[in-house]
Amino acid sequence: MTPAIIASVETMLEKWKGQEGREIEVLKEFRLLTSEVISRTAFGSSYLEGEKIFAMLQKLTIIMSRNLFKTRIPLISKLWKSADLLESEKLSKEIKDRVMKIVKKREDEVVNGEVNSFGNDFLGLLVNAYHDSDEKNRFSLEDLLAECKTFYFSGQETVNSLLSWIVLHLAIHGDWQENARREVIDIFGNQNPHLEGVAKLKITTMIINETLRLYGPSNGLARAVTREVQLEKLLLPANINILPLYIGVHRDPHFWGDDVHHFKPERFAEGIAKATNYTAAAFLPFGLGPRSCVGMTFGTIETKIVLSMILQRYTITLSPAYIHSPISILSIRPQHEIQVILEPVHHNA
Ligand code: HEM
Repeated sequence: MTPAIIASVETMLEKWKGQEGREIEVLKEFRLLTSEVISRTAFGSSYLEGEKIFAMLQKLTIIMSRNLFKTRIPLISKLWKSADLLESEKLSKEIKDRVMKIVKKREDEVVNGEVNSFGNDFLGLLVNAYHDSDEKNRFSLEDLLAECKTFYFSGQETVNSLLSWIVLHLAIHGDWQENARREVIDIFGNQNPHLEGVAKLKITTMIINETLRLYGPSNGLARAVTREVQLEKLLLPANINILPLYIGVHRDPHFWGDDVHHFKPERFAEGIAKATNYTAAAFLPFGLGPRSCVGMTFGTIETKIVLSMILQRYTITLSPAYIHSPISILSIRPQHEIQVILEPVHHNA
């Protein structure tokens, strides 16, 4: 996993050479990077193969978030379909066809004797489950497709958005940027990051946690209420869907104090438990309970490696072009993107 992440970051950094002193829009850069990482690590392919899928998922996300809070009348879609519904059905079909092509390619490699297993990356495990000889354990085609779509989306858009918000905060808070760089250089020098060192990145972890608190990529915790539940004064009837927003707890002064809206990574200096005063549900950027994020460790390691490799090479300042306007399109995104200026770091490690 680490070599694949490092190789993808190196491709990005190679492109950045010669851009020093010029404005770079990082959301777009990190979108390509995180797409490449998830394509390589989970699907054993390059970004180019997944490019169309990412673009279509992107469009589907926008349509979904536009319609998230619209009331649907049961069965009406059998008689009449809105333009959004028609478009999303078309996109879903195209995504399905493209994912099937990637799956078929993996199957053909085994059938043609080029390799002797479906592989042990994420796609390989899914294709194995799809071919399981035991019918009880076998994955259906729908399961396989749904898992691929979830992974493409969750593995990419989240880390992309987190990295972009972190870079924004480091550009604004030069002291934290310098602290993080010093830590990275102390641990890795000029060398590429390694897992042992990644585990020692304390300041970077504090910065990541504080960014997740203020601008965590996920909006809220979608849940179906299956039976009537009383939550203090609130009575939730059965058979409704709810979306408690993380922003409610992540920016509640009751848990975080009057400086709740300020970027203060020092809150996390003694860990998450201490920062939340031992209230686990006050900080839940990766969800909570049995359906919490399966990619948490992966996403965090990826974020640390990318940041380390950038901080080793560049100082980051905010471009005057930046306009602060976060919007919610399933995840919290910078509406007008994030423009920064990079300058080479000179150090003797
Ligand atoms: C900073 C990065 C990430 C954040 C903030 C994040 C956040 C979340 C959240 C809030 C959920 C819903 C949890 C719940 O309903 O309780 C979730 C689910 C999920 N995430 Fe992540 N995620 C991140 C990165 C990743 C990555 C890199 C992957 C894959 C490699 C991934 C794969 C998934 C999957 C498959 C689920 C669905 C789990 C299930 O339904 O059982 N996530 N994530």
